[in-house]
Amino acid sequence: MSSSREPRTQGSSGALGLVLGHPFDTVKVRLQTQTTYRGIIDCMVKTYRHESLLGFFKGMSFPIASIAMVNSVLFGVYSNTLLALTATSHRERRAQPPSYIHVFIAGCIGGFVQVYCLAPFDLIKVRLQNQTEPRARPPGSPPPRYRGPVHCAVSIFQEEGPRGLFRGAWALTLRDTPTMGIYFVTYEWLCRQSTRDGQDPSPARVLVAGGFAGIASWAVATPLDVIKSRLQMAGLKRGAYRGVLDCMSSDHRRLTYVDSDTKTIGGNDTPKDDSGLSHFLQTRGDSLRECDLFLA
Ligand SMILES: CN(C)C(=N)NCCC[C@H](N)C(=O)O
Repeated sequence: MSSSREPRTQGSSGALGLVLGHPFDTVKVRLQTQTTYRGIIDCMVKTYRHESLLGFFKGMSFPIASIAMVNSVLFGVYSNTLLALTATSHRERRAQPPSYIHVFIAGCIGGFVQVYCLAPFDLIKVRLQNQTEPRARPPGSPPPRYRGPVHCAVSIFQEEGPRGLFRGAWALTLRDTPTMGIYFVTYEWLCRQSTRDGQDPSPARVLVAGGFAGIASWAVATPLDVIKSRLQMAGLKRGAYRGVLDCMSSDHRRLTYVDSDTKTIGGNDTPKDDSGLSHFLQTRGDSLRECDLFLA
């Protein structure tokens, strides 16, 4: 898991996985944060009709640019923590495998540290994924709130301050600290089960073990991933949620989002037509700035 070549390998395989997985990630993020979709298929159909295939790839550039760095931090911290805990190098570890508790602790620390590299990139990704404007905008339609990842980063910095770039970081920490521990323990266990003592696992086994470790860790990570995405979408100043616990216990439907297809607002008090919508926007004022993100 931790030879000197690994961060680079992890970076390029991570980037490939990211391109393949990003369309699904976009659907996941939209379902987590918007109330207007009836389910996965509805979200896919609406996204394709309204934004074409490119809609599924919104917000992908920063994650691609940062994945190598984020993975280097994760695997570097994991490997060095394991080294400190077990006093064995990567080579010695095959003959003298570390205990699962050491693997878990090193994974948790790796997950904890990588959050602070990942958080701003993940925030920008989520905000851009939630912009549902079509590629070719009809003349006169309002521009999207963020023109791209750099504009998004600068706008968040200006509107919400440096802390704004770390919005949702607490939930991300709670999501990634234990689940990266689970990831590495599952990975190690599967490699050890499928490999003779003292031997390195074959590339195919590494792939399968990594895949199952990903499934196990994401199964546990998903509830906090929902909270993280909702906190990231709620701007720091508007105080839609007071924190992780408040977000967990709040009814998400009280937040209002504009559906870009129907121009109606998702939520409990949804106006049904355009005049209802503009009246609603006028009367709700600042609390509805969030809707900018979803207006086509
Ligand atoms: C199992 N877990 C929680 C993880 N693998 N965490 C790191 C994932 C980082 C990735 N770019 C994402 O947020 O999708």
